[in-house]
Formats: sequence, C-alpha cells, structure tokens
Amino acid sequence: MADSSSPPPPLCDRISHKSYLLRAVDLTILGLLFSLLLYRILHVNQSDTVWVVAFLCESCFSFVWLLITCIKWSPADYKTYPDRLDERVHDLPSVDMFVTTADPVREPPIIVVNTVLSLLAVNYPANKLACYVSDDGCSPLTYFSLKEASKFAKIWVPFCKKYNVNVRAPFMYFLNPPAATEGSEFGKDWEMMKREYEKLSQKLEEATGSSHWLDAEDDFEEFSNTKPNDHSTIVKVVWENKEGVGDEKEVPHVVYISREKRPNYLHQYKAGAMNFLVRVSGLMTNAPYMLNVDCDMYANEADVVRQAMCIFLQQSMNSNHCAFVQYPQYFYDSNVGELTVLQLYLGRGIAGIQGPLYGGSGCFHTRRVMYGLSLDDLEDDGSLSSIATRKYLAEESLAREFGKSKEMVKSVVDALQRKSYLHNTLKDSLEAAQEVGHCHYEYQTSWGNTIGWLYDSTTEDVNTSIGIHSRGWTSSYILPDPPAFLGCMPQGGPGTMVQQRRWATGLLEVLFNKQSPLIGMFRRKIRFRQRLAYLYVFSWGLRSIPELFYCLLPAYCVLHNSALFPKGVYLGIIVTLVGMHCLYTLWEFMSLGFSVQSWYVSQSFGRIKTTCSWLFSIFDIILKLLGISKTVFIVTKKTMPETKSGSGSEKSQGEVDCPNKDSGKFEFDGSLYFLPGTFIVLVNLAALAGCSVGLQRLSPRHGGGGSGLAEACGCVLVVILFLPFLKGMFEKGKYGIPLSTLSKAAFLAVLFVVFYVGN
Ligand SMILES: O=c1ccn([C@@H]2O[C@H](COP(=O)(O)OP(=O)(O)O[C@H]3O[C@H](CO)[C@@H](O)[C@H](O)[C@H]3O)[C@@H](O)[C@H]2O)c(=O)[nH]1
Ligand SMILES: [Mn+2]
Repeated sequence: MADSSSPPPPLCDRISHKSYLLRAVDLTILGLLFSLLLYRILHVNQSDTVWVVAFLCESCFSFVWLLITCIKWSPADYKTYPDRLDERVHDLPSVDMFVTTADPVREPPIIVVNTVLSLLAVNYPANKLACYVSDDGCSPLTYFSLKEASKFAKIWVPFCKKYNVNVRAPFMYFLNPPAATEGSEFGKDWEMMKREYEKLSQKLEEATGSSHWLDAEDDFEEFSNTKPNDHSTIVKVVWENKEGVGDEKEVPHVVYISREKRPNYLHQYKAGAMNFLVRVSGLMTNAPYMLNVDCDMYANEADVVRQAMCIFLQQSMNSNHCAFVQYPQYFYDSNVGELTVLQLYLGRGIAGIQGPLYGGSGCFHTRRVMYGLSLDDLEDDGSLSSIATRKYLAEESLAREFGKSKEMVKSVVDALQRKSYLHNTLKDSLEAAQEVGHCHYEYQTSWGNTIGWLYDSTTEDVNTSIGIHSRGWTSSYILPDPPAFLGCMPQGGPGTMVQQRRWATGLLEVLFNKQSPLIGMFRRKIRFRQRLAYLYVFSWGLRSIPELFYCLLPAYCVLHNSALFPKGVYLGIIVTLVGMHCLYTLWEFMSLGFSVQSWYVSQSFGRIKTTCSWLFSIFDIILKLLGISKTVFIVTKKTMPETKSGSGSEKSQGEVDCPNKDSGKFEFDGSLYFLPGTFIVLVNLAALAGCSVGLQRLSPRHGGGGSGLAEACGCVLVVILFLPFLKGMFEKGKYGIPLSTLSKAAFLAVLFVVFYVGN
C-alpha cells in the first residue's frame, strides 16, 4: 500500500531496450568488415585498381556500420501515463498547433481539413488549444475549406468526445462502419455524422471546380489578384473560441495565415512558414508548447497532446530538461517497412543518447527553446538565470533579434518569463500579425539563424534539431501503439526519387553549414555519440558513390576476369557478412510484423534510392557550394486514403490499412533518376551474358587469380536488387522504362564494356 509520504507515480517512464545479443551481432558484423579490410591490405600487392576501389568502398561501408553500432548501443524511449495527468496537474499548459500547406493541388484541401479536424478534436481542454494553418499557396480554396471545416467541427468535436472516438480524422474514421450499432443512439449519431461529413467533402469538391463563391462573399476579397508567389500577408481568424472554459462541446481557435510573398525574394520554404507561425501564434495565444504537423499528418490517437505533456510536465519536476517530444512518422498509404524499421531501431537508438532528431512533423516544441535559449540559461526551477535575463531581456537586443514589432517583443518577453498571455480577443492582434508577416520583417534579425526554424537547408527539421541539441537540450521519443500521427508518402517511383533527393541534398547542406557535427567539437554541448548520429544521417547522399561503384565492380571483374572477392577460405568472410546482414535485417522486419516480401522490397529500394536519387544530391551540393544554384523544395503530392473493397468490419478503430495494391510495381518516367539504375542492370546483365558464352578476357592480368563463381554471384545479386528495373524494361506505360532512358543507358553500358573492360 502506498503511504502518504511516497512520491506520486510518475507521468512517464524511460524504457531501456538494451540487448546484449544485438550488440554482439552488430560487433560481429563490424569485426567481419574489419577483417575484410585487413585481408585487402595484406593482399594489395597482387592486384590492380579494382582491389583499391573495393577497399575504399568497403572502408566507407565499415565506417557507416561503425556509426550504426554506436547509435544502436543503448536504445530507449518513453512510456507515458496520460491517465495520471488530471490528478497531478490541475491547470494544463496551452498548446499552439501548427499545420503547414503550400499547394492546393498537390495537397488537396480535404486532406488539410482532415488533419485540422483531427487536431481540433484531441482529448485536451479546447480553451488550451489553438490551431494555426499556414498556407504558402495563398489559396482561397484552402481558406474556404477551413471555414467549412470549422463549422463541421462544431458537431464533430462533441461527437468524438462523447463516444471517445479513437481516430478523429473523419476520412479515416468513416472508412470502416462500426460493428452492430443499428438503432442505438450511437448508431444514429454515427449515420448523421457520416452524412454531414459527406456533405462537407461534396462542398469542397464542388468548390475546387468553380470559383463562384469567391466573388459572392467579401470575406475573400484579400485573395483577389493574388498569386501564390506574389501577394500581401493574409491573417484571418476562422473561428474564435471566445470565453472558452474547456468543456467538451468547445472547438479550439482556428486561424488561417499566409505570409507576404514577392517574386525574386527568398522565402525559405517551410522553415519561413514555421517562423511566421511562431510569430503570429506568439502574438495571439503565446502558448508555451507548439505542435507541428505536415498538412497530411493527422492525429491518429486522441491522447497525443496529453502524452507529450506527460513528458514535459514530469521533466519540469527534475533537472533533465526536454526541449521537444517527437513521435515517429508512420504512413497510411503505403507499406513503408523501411521507414518503420529505421525509426524503430535506429530512432530508438538515437533517442537513447541525447534524444530523437526532430523529424519535421508530429513534434511538440517548447517555445522558449525555439527563442534560442540554452540549457545553461535556466535555473533549477526553470526560471531564467540572472545572466540570461540580462542577455535576452534587454530591450534593444530583443528588437534586433526578434524584429521591430513592439507587440512581438512583448510576447517574447512573456514567453521567456513563462507568463501567460493576456489578450482579450484574437482579432486585437490582427494588425501586429500583418506586420510580422512582411517579407522584410526578418531582415537582419536572428530569425532562421539562431531563433526559430533554421534556414540554409531544405531539411529544416534536422537543421533545427541539431541546433537545439547543440545548446545542450535533450529530447524524448514516444512510440505509442496505434501510431500517434499518420501521413502519406509520395506514390510511385518519380515522386519518391524527388523527395529522397531533396532529403539527401538538405542533409548534405547541414553537413557543410555552420551547424555541421564535424565542427565545434569542444564548444558545443552536443554529446559525442549524438554527433555521430547526426553524422550518419547527414552523410546519406555521400553513400551513393561507394554504392554505385560497388554495384558495378562485380560486372567489371567478371568481364575483366579479375578477382573482386578473397579466394579460398577467406571467401567465407564475404559469405558470412552477406548472410548475417540479410538475416539480421530480415529479423528486424519480421519482428515488426512485416513480410519477407517487404524486406526484399526495402533492400531493393535501399539500393535504388541511393544510386539513383541520392547520387544527384552530390551535384546539388557542389552547385550550391560553388554558388551556381540554390536548392529547392518541391512539395510531394498527397493522396487520400483509399476505400477498401469489402471492408472487414472487425477491424478495430485506429488499425491502419495499407491499400497500396501495386506495391510490387515500380513506376518510371523520363527523368534522369532512372538512368543509373538502368545502366547498372544492363552492365551486370552484359557481364553475366559474357561470362556464360565465355567472352571475358582469357588470362587474368595479375597473379591474384581471375574472376570466378563469387563474382558471377555478385552480378546476380545486383540484378536481383535492381529487379524493378529489369521488369521495367519489358513493361509499358508508367511501369516501363522509357525508350529514351533505355537507349542512353544502353549506350553507356556499351561504352563501359568496350573501353573500360576491353583495356
Ligand atoms: O514552401 C513550402 C514547402 C513545403 N511546405 C510544407 O512542408 C510540409 C512538408 O512537405 P512535404 O512535401 O510533405 O515533404 P516531406 O518530404 O514529406 O516532408 C518531410 O521532410 C521535410 C524536410 O525535407 C520536412 O519539412 C517535413 O516536415 C517532413 O515530414 C508540407 O506540409 C508542406 O505544405 C511549406 O509550408 N512551404
Ligand atoms: Mn510529406
């Protein structure tokens, strides 16, 4: 029995997932890699450049594995107890929720609206929440949709809370009819809600086609004569929860904002939008915590905010200060086993060091930390130290760093001192909000440099993340089941290639900017292994070069009749390495319930994205470093969840379906992305063909022996990994490789065989 003096039960527990067996496996693989390198060094005299190239590639792979081993050493995450929150905390803190959208065509408003509705309906007092939607597309349609959605929210939110609905994004909720409810009160309400939701989507669909509603209302006046890249700031209070007391029928504030845009002016993509969101919300509600989601990432769990608060409020009771709480990103539209495995095994590993990296969506931030505070600036009780007070709260430095708006400066002071906001109505701040949305507002301030979301990378998320960890803060990872947020991944090959290239380029941008984990070794307060974790992520793009070479080496050796792999018993090193790595990764997949097929798809896609998409990030970064071109953020296309045929009504709410019917098929287009892959397949096929008809060079050039079965097996393995390309050569339409790509690749393959191998 608990006696009265014992401390209350915690709001969260840190769970360690340390495993000696997995450490042993990681180390064994590392040991095998090092013995391979050693073998190459000892036998280097007998061979030619192939040996050296293979050695260099394998050194890169070993280094990457060393990083992985360090990262995975002590995995951990948090388990939260939201049920204990109410008895422990009487006045929950406010949370400002940010949704970003940029293009009403690639990001259909119905998707944005579903995300917004899921946030408005979370289990949290409505008077403590505000939802801000930033629209970089300056689309009246998005604004119109939000207006309609906030009307619908007035019945949707009470319905969700009354029946404790799990999934509060209507498009997902209504996919599966509830089991046997006919005639009951719930059944009737359910039918009514479904009808109302259908009306809403119908309305939005009709509005997409025509724009008669635009002229009908004065409310849309600000959108007339605007272009997405040329317009003034628009700030509109869509719905204000006046005098809210936090009861179940209330709907939180909804605010639409679109910052000023002018052609030829650098708008910093999503990071710029986020900073405007921080400023406007600072002026209007100034909540101490901020949730940030992409427009497609709806809340799939009603307790998301409460779970995050368990971490923040528990931690504020001890000295371990957490700057942000990150949920992993899962997807409703495709079976992306790879990302799930990566986020679980690697993500939890990083979470066990200094905390997870901020991933751009599904993350709760602390406003004060976003305003540039370091861990050292706080006293034990969380208040500003006297040095920090002098440093941050001097009037003139505040205006210099945060911009000239007096209201903004005041709100920053309040936030830094943890004072609650005092505004009467949201509309009072409209004028100030306009001011902080000007293109020039950030000019010569610290926004994007040390304050807010940081610029200078298209992956503003990890760029901002390393900035926070470098100031000594920790972060926390929660992986609830069912997943907290669900979004969508680009469908098909070309969209994925563009996204992967943007990521790889953005990561390289951080590797070479002032935040790089390679610099400031003693100056910054980031932990050593955390640095290694960032290094691992930032160097994704660089891995394309050794991987590309390694995919060509077996073919080269077969045609050239030279040895790539060790001979005799030493071949065992390679065989064990490949075998162990396959079993290990397969186990990772199967332990999370994925199939062998999805493991294969991920291994195959892993090679394809590295050699075909990440490769281009190298060109991007070179052009950027030379000052020739700037990197761009191309928004991915979002798609609605599909209605299942013959939906199994036994499916529990919140269980997610993966309706990616063509998951085995890869899509192609005429872009250059698919050239390297096609080239790799052709060269390896040529080698296998040459080998089977005895075309290769007859005597090995050096004493080390010619190619053999191992090299031929290498070619077969490469072809298996690039199987989607082989299939694509015989397919038509979007599943086929265009003739232009095929002929270019064939030309290059012939050059490779004739010149490289012939000499
Ligand atoms: O100029 C822009 C460009 C994008 N976005 C928004 O940024 C979000 C992410 O864009 P998306 O096309 O979905 O990119 P993803 O690659 O899926 O996003 C991941 O990677 C990005 C960094 O590359 C992060 O910003 C995201 O949060 C993270 O989910 C979306 O809500 C967009 O509306 C803007 O607000 N303004
Ligand atoms: Mn996205």
